[in-house]
Amino acid sequence: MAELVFFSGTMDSGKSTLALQMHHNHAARGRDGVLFTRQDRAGTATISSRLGLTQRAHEVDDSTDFWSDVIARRTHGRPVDYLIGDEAQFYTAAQVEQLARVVDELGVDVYVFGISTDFRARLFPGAARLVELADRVEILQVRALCWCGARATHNARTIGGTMVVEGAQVVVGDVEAGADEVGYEVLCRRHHMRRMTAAAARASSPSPQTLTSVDELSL
Ligand SMILES: Nc1ncnc2c1ncn2[C@@H]1O[C@H](COP(=O)(O)OP(=O)(O)O)[C@@H](O)[C@H]1O
Ligand SMILES: Cc1cn([C@H]2C[C@H](O)[C@@H](COP(=O)(O)O)O2)c(=O)[nH]c1=O
Repeated sequence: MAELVFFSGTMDSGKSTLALQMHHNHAARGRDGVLFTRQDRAGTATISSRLGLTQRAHEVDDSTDFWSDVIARRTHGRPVDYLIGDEAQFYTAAQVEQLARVVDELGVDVYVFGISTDFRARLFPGAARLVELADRVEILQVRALCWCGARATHNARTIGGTMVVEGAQVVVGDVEAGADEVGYEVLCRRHHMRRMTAAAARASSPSPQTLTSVDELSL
């Protein structure tokens, strides 16, 4: 039975890498798939992994209709066995509903990858609809880590290492950012709620060793 699977993880947890690996494995067994993405850091119509893999993909925008897209491909004699979608947090709720229909009525497997929550720890609309509709939500096995060593579960937006909590929901960026650029840092919930990034922790503690003990004692 075809399924809609949402692979969710923080930024930098290996989602794009897994998306490209899954595509490789399915294609190697003769299955026909179509890759989609929306607003990848590396530019339009690209899925990029920090491990160095990149692949062309179809760019999703507000006018994309996944249902019509798959019907059009099949009408033109092109088989579609599965779809892979990266940066799915940026898809609209209506697009997620189209994906569910593609699974249920056309028997196409749909594997989508994305972060669930934004820099304020609020669900993106596309991710919220995926949590509501997916057959399965898979949490990535590779653990992204907070500076304290705990599992990173949240995405912080930073400017010069300082966490910000105001701004647009969508600002494309990376975990490696210049001092004056908008960047991102993954944190555990405790440090996300305390707005304590690695830079803030360094500034308030003389050494990482002391930091860990003080942190554990006082929080
Ligand atoms: N130089 C490196 N050596 C080994 N692994 C790396 C390196 N750089 C990045 N990675 C791995 O790649 C992961 C990020 O992969 P990526 O697919 O770009 O993440 P996502 O799509 O979730 O943002 C990191 O969590 C880490 O495991
Ligand atoms: C938290 C958060 C992230 N984004 C953007 C930043 C990146 O361009 C992508 C996530 O990409 P990744 O492959 O998972 O690293 O999302 C955003 O626009 N708003 C946010 O709040």
